[in-house]
Amino acid sequence: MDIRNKKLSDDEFYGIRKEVMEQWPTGKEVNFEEAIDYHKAMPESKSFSRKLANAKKERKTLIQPRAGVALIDEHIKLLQYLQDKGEADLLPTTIDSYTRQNRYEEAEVGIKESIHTQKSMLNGFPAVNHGVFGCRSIIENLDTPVQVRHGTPDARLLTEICYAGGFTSYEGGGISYNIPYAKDVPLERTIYDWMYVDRLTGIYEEAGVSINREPYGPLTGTLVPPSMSNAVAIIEAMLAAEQGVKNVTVGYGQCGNLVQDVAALRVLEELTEEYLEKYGYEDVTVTSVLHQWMGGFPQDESKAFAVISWGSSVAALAKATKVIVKTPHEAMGVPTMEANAQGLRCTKQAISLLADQELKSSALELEKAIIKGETCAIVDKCFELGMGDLALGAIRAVKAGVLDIPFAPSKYNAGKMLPARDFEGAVRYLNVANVPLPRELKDFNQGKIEHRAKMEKRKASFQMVIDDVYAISKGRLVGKPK
Ligand SMILES: CC[C@H]1O[C@@H](n2cnc3c(N)ncnc32)[C@H](O)[C@@H]1O
Repeated sequence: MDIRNKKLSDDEFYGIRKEVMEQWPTGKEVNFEEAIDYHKAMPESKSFSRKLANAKKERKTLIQPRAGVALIDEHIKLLQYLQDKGEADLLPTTIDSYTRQNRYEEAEVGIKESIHTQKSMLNGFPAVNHGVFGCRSIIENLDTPVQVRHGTPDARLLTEICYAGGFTSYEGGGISYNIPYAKDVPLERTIYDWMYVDRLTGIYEEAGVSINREPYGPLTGTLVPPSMSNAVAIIEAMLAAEQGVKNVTVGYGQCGNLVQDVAALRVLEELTEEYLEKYGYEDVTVTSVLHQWMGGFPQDESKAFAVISWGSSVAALAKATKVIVKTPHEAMGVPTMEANAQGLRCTKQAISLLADQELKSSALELEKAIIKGETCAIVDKCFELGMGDLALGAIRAVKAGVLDIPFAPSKYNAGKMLPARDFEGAVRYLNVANVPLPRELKDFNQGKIEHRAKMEKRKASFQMVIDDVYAISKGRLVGKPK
């Protein structure tokens, strides 16, 4: 398949659409013109894009949970509770794992079992099976804008149904929902399928309905160097802009060192705007999202609240437009609505205490310069590999290990680059492998790792990576030698 980063033509898009709509019976419920009218009849207060744009202007950090259950009435009850008792500024609809794999038959069984047992037998909301009108009943019973959150390599039908169903924001991307989520799906496939998603978003935008897109920032959420996740987010934002997306939220998963995390988020938003501008996408509104700690969580709920507060502080000090909130049930699985609301209120309290403060220091400026230099080196190499075409470049960059996501399940990921924490817990490159860092940045990373080795009286080695992966379960950030 010959991929090019070019806006899909109408013939191409509508040709694909015919096949997409046949993938499940509810595809027949989608009527584009009617959907546009439906969106235009919605109050502006339900527009995700608008709420994010206002928050950016007011330098506010909005709070948003993850949440999704199998049946419509229960999902409405859950989201109303998170809106009213959780004080959520933005709401999600987390999609179940079967739907994410296009296994709608099994999602249907899960719905039936949930009705029978009166318990959610799915780990999220099966939006394709519930269809356009099932989705609309969610939207019509809430006052807050709602976003679709998932992990779907082929999300084309899900997008059609969710957009027609009134959702006004959509997470994911052709790299970020492939490499960390799939074992054996070629990048060409998902980058092309996500061009469809972004082209559909552009068509809604051109019809006067703005829908926000959010590449999935954290990737594997395990020791991903900030410049690596930033590079993927920037690339996906640019691929989306080529298809006509005008409102994008770039994301980052908290890594643990406060200065590095604040620096990473600030650089991410600034660099996304710079690259969009540089490549001629002038009118895109860029916002940012901090994902609270994506690593292992303590079982003890009081300790879990400490982790949630810590992530909230990073979001506030980084002036993130939005923060995705964890819950005190994170170590157990899908949270109860009460626990989910507790995570939200804990986050809101921490953010309001820090709302008038901003982190400023020379260490922050240095970290921003480091992350900016590394991120630009990776993104620019992708352009070079694609001879100016970013889609082609991204595909080649993954093959070459220029884009290399640690601990990713995808067999297409090189998995050669090795990250480890430095003595202060910042994530550094232990072994850059084929990540194209300039000499002085390679040396900077090496110096930080050597400093840790010296302080811990051991050699820099893979053992540090193993220690860092297990550290959290021992309540620590940096994995100290035994
Ligand atoms: C990206 C992984 C994150 O999504 C969270 N998650 C996945 N499904 C749900 C769900 N149905 N409700 C609440 N949180 C959820 C999970 O706890 C983890 O923090």
